[in-house]
Amino acid sequence: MRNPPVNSLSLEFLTELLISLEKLENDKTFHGIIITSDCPGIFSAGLDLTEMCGRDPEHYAEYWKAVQEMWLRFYLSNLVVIAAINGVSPAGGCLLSLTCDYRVLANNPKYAIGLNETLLGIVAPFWFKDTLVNTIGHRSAERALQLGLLFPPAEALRVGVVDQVVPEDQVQSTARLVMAQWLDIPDHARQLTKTLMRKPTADRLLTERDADIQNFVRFICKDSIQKSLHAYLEKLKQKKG
Ligand SMILES: CC/C=C\C/C=C\C/C=C\CC/C=C/CC(=O)SCCNC(=O)CCNC(=O)[C@H](O)C(C)(C)COP(=O)(O)OP(=O)(O)OC[C@H]1O[C@@H](n2cnc3c(N)ncnc32)[C@H](O)[C@@H]1OP(=O)(O)O
Repeated sequence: MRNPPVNSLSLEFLTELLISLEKLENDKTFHGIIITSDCPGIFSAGLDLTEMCGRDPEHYAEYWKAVQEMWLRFYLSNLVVIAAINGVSPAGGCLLSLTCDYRVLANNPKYAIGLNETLLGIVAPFWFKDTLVNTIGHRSAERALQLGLLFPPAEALRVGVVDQVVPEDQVQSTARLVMAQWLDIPDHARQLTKTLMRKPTADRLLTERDADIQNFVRFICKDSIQKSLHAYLEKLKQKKG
């Protein structure tokens, strides 16, 4: 991913990601992809806050549809998808990595990962929650979501948000080793098993997709939510000085 400075998932970047995924899926010589970041120290800052602030309801609806599409397409991809997480990965960045089949995280105490939405005064939607529950179990997910926990590497491994923590200079090579192991499995059997495991979760969003968009638009348009998001963005900007 190369969307400097922080790989935020803007509408444009989400569209590019989806086009890239589709191209790779349609090219039958590809069987797996590794998602990693070209922005030093940042895997992805998550959803682009500027897409959710000070825009009109039509824009929010279009943006949310793209976020849903990203999740559905990556979560259900027939390719083996591995996240080589070489930086901090909050909220939507964590969600993207949770859609993958396997997560390798660099062992750097600055690289926290988690769904921290509550810290911004917003609520992780049910499909973010379901993806986390499917990964780390109900109790750990409940605690992580309510507290908006961002896990440093050792904690992330302990709770199961990531599958492996390795020295920073070994993230890519480890992801490639893991990929080789996954590609050794007969592809049709692996793909069907993935679908079996994930389809019920994806179906829940597919059947409630329009209602979910309406919910998001209603929620994000609230004055109190807009104020929280503006304040959070301002805090990020002021951090610099
Ligand atoms: C009852 C309700 C029922 C249902 C609910 C219905 C719907 C649900 C509603 C809402 C859900 C919405 C879900 C959202 C999920 C998300 O992903 S929200 C985004 C969360 N992301 C973050 O909290 C990360 C914020 N960023 C940071 O912490 C830091 O920037 C980071 C550690 C990533 C990097 O730090 P650093 O290297 O120091 O860089 P800067 O902080 O200086 O940032 C550089 C510039 O980038 C801008 N920026 C950072 N993050 C974002 C972002 N996510 N979006 C847009 N822009 C971002 C930052 O402002 C700087 O800009 P500047 O250079 O100052 O112009």
